[in-house]
Amino acid sequence: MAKMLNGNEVAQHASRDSCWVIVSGKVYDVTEYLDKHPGGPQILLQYGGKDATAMYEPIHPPGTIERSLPKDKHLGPVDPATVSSLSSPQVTRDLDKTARIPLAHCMNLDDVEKAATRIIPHSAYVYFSSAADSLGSLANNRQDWKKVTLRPRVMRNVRRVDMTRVMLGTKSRLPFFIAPAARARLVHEDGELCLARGAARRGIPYCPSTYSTVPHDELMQCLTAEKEKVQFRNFAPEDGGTLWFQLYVAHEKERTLELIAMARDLGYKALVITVDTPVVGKREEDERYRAELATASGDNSVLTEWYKPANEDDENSPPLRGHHSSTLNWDDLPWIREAWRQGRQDAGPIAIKGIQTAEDAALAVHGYGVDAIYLSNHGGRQCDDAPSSIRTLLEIRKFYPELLKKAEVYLDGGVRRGADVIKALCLGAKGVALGRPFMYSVAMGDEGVARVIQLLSEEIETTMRCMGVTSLDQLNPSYVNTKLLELEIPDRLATGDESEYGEAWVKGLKARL
Ligand code: HEM
Ligand SMILES: Cc1cc2nc3c(=O)[nH]c(=O)nc-3n(C[C@H](O)[C@H](O)[C@H](O)COP(=O)(O)O)c2cc1C
Repeated sequence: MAKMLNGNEVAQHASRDSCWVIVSGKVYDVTEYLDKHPGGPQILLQYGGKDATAMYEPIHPPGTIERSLPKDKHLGPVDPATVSSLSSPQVTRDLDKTARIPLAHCMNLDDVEKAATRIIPHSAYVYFSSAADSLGSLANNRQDWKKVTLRPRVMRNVRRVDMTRVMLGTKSRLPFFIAPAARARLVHEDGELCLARGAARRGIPYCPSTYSTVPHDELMQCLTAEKEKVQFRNFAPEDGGTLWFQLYVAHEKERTLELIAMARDLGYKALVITVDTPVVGKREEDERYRAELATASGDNSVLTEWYKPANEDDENSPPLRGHHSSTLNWDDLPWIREAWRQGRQDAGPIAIKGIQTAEDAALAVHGYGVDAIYLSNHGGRQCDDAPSSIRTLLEIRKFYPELLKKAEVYLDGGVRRGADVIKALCLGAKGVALGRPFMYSVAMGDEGVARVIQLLSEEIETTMRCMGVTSLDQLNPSYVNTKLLELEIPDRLATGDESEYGEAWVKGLKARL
């Protein structure tokens, strides 16, 4: 058994030459890991010689240390009596924390966000709210919903409405699901469990992130246990609350295969592959916050040391901000699909998340036969000035309308109102997803999550009645006016080679399929 270390000894190792950290009562030597750490070396140096548990736990998925640090860097337990509770550097900026807002006073999803920002730690607010560069795509996400208007029909009997939808093979009570977003434990100790319970109780899908801070097996156990307590009319036991697995393709193929096998064996019903993150976007609020933390602890290396690639001479070393695979390309799809299906006919569907153009939608569906495409710019967190997903959907309708019959289309980004959901469905989306509203709702635990689902559900129901429809299948493009946004859609696809993705190209592909 490893010998018990003394906190005073650990405290000596707080420099680049030797850096140890304490996590959950155990000491780790991270000296050689400093430049490989996706969160950067500075944060590790700030916690060098100290207990980093409170900072570490809500950020890292379980098993991160076990997977990433060689065994000989696990130095052993530390005597808790010898570890002083050193305060970690704090940075706070003036959020409006004047008064708490009770959940019962939240009448829409923006209210829930406002209520959450009054109670969550600043670090969580920064992580949830941040977006890339000039916040261009973040702005597009909200503005473009308003450029599409509804065309309500009147004088119809709308006493009863049906909001159910089959999405990726499972019947859902509502036409939306919980988008993947990591680190829910930043705001609630149950973290992602609140979302799994909400999905089970309200009968909708939840797609946890690869980086869920609650292990994926616990999420599945939680969902299964909760589902046993609810029964929805006209729903089979396998319908209602469902888990899909969001996959970030890792640098190492082995790790990706391991994740896929885990999700399949645990009974996750669909594989959602995120493809818009060859690098993590330049999220300036995140980076500013980390710089402020560093400066607060006397580390001024931000101007000289930060964001250097780990090893410029090694071509296998990840590029700047390269947390996930930066080599992922269309030719990887077959092995990913094979790993998911394992030769089984009944394996769940595969969706590609992060499609932002009509060309890539066509490639995914016509070229690679994916079951579903998920239009998303990652909540504006990746490429600055990327299109909103409703714009990409209009582009698809214009250039490749047949895609909508061949594959299921989902989208997310700035969806905050029932009317937004209805607009997307009118234009052919099968369902929509929400990221931030659910993350903020977790700050208020199970009740917060239930409130978001309830508010959105009520808005969809009311909008349907006002529109004169009683079932989602009745929605079609005649219920929306898209003229304003259409004006901004290109007349033709300028791909360099005009024929490359044009009709002839699709026809050629179709002939070969
Ligand atoms: C001891 C071994 C550690 C390992 C193996 C490790 C590993 C990782 C990994 C794999 C990520 C990427 C996860 C993601 O993108 O969601 C990450 C991110 C991060 N880590 Fe660690 N970590 C360690 C210790 C720590 C400690 C002690 C702290 C702070 C006290 C820390 C702070 C962070 C932060 C702030 C990020 C987020 C970076 C971002 O948002 O871009 N890590 N770490
Ligand atoms: C805090 C946060 C964490 C996220 N983490 C992930 C993730 O782990 N995997 C992923 O595919 N997308 C992730 N996303 C993107 C969401 O899945 C989704 O595309 C986006 O939040 C939708 O925009 P919205 O927040 O305006 O609803 C994250 C988004 C946020 C805000």
